[in-house]
Amino acid sequence: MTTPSHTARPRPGSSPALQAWVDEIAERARSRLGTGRVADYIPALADQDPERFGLALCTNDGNLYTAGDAGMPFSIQSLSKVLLLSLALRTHGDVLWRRVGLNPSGMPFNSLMQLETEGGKPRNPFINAGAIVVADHLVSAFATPSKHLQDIARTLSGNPRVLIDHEVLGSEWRHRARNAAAAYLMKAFGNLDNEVDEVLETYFACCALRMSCRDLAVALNYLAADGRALTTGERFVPPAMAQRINALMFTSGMYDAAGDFAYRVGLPAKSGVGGGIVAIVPGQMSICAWSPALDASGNSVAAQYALERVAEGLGRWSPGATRFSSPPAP
Ligand SMILES: NC(=O)CC[C@H](N)C(=O)O
Repeated sequence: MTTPSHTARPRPGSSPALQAWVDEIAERARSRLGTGRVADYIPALADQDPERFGLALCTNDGNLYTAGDAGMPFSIQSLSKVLLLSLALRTHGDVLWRRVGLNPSGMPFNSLMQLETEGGKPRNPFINAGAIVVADHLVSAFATPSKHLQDIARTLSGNPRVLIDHEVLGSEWRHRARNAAAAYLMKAFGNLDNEVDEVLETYFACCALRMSCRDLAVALNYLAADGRALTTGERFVPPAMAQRINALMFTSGMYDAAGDFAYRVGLPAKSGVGGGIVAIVPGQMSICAWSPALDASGNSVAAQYALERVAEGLGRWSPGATRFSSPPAP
């Protein structure tokens, strides 16, 4: 991306009705704190405070509505898979799909079973194996791919303090057995061009980026805005590409619970084991909810709850609305 022109810098939201709604949802989501478990298979994530909750909603005209711990950076983990995919599609285009599939896996994000039976081609770019193949493309294209992704995350979020957390990176590296198994299996099938260690390091570094709900809602707003980045005003990806990334998020962004989430929320979304979930309302807004405690599929309990409440209220939203609220909880 080139010099930012800052056409629509995010600013505190101008609609009191929308801010009140975001506050109300955050308040209600706190009732879900205490359910679920913080991810501990990556030891550096185990000491996250399960009582944290943040919510940020960024409208396409650059109004930002936040509540709770929306400004607190957390480990973005699998949310990075959206940025990795966007970047790989920019550099490689549709040839990427020769080596990664487009269908939901119906399996946990770190499962190895289908990889063996399906010739080392991962089902989609949002499970670990798929993102490792995407990372392989970036290792081929850039001298320092994770630094490049960090720079892009900084530009898209407008926050120069976004960085890779080396403690998390080291922790993922030390506990890499399952991801390494997937990578070696794909290497054996001829589906990795570069050395396994180099690809894994890139993949882990991207997972270890630290960003806040605010950063993520702003950075991923391009998916709600036909590919146009909010902070620069430039097209980050073409409109058709944004549409396809949203489609993949809808079908595969929530791991093996993608169908449940689509049924309950009905928005393209991507989650990470750091407890963040980003959801997109195409043409309108991007939303990030975060709370570290996860359900059995690896999706944040309170963040899912908040996004359900957001989805319920969306039909009532219009830019000029003066009153706005979600229906009472079932
Ligand atoms: N679902 C996730 O967020 C998983 C990402 C994590 N870094 C892993 O490789 O397992």
